[in-house]
Amino acid sequence: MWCRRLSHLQSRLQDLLRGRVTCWALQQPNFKSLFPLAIHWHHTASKSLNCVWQQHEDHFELQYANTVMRFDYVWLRDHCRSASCYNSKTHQRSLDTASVDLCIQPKTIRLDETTLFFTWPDGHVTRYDLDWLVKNSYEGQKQKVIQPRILWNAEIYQQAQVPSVDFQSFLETKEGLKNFLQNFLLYGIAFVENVPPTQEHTEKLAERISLIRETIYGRMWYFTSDFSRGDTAYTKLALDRHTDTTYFQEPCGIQVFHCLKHEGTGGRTLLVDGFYAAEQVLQKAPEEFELLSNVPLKHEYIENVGECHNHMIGVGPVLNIYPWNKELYMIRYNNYDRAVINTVPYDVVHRWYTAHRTLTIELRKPENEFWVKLKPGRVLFIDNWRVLHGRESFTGYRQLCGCYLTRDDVLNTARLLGLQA
Ligand SMILES: C[N+](C)(C)CCCC[C@H](N)C(=O)O
Ligand SMILES: O=C(O)CCC(=O)C(=O)O
Ligand SMILES: [Fe+2]
Repeated sequence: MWCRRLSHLQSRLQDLLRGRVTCWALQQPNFKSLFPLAIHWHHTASKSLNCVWQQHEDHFELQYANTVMRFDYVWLRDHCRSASCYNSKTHQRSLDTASVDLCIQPKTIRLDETTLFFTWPDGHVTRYDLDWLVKNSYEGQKQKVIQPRILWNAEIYQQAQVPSVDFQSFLETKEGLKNFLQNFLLYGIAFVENVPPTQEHTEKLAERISLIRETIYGRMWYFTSDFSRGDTAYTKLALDRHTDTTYFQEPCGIQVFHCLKHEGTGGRTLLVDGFYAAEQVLQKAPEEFELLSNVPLKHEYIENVGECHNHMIGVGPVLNIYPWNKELYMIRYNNYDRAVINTVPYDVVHRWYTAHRTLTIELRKPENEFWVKLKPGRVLFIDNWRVLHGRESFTGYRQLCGCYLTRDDVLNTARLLGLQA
């Protein structure tokens, strides 16, 4: 009995998710369904505006600016920008969404110039500017990317001749900072030159664009190959391309590296655009791209060295995409730190390994590798959600300092400077 009821509820839920049932009340036979609304298109008085709209029983349809848009009535009520529903000083909603009848329909709809007026059953009036609707509709959003980027391999990046920004202009001018951030957003890496080779100056740089993300490695970190921590980063060994902190639920957004000293050989830094490689996978094997974006895995950091005891676990797929436009926003790739896979059945796991191989082959193509020797005075910022880094083995004494930044705060700075982020 209990089970039957549950499965009934489940199938109702599925119906609802598929949009088969508009609302529960409409399930009952009623006069509305016997005499459906006469559907006709409303055209605007002025032909040049090129706007037509239709009031359907369960949604509002609008054609404007070459876009066909469909709006749910609860959505239209919920986004009302009237003074009683929305606080325009704080940009916060005052309306209690839970108080909106889920079967709400407007009593009347009227277009005046470029403003649509919805009058609701209780008399409340909501007004929408047509351009606001285009900008904020699902259909309008779907055509746009959240983050414009230039995907690169070594040749594309070198041909682009992306200029580095000078320490002084980065710290003291708005243009310097803006140029730096624009390049960083487009390419996922950027350099600042002529930085005094100290931890304090590196910290100053970081604080110019973001809050520093303190982690188990500290706020600003400073490391050599002394194995003071239980991770191969603290050795002289080569490190294959990877992203850092894959074992956090939210991997660190940005990594800052400043090599303060190196007396020895080797130790070059490797950079690979993970989004360029993922794009190749999407072109060549879309089903593998999809698998890499659907199968969640764990990454893990277990440390028991000296006084340091840590056990971190982060869960998520290798490729993270926005579901509405399939835009890639984060790659989690670290074969050293990938944990035991126990969340995937054997047949899927085999397909996952195949897809992972395809991605790895792309990531390892020599033409995708950009090698650079970090030197005192030249600070490198890496988008750790996009660009993989690695290093060549080295000899001698090498000191690296840097920090992680919170992604939200870097993007915040970029948006305040007028950049799309
Ligand atoms: C950068 N710093 C030396 C502080 C930490 C290095 C962390 C290394 C770790 N395997 C990871 O990939 O996350
Ligand atoms: O030593 C290096 O150049 C980088 C090591 C590394 O991958 C890291 O610290 O995250
Ligand atoms: Fe790393």
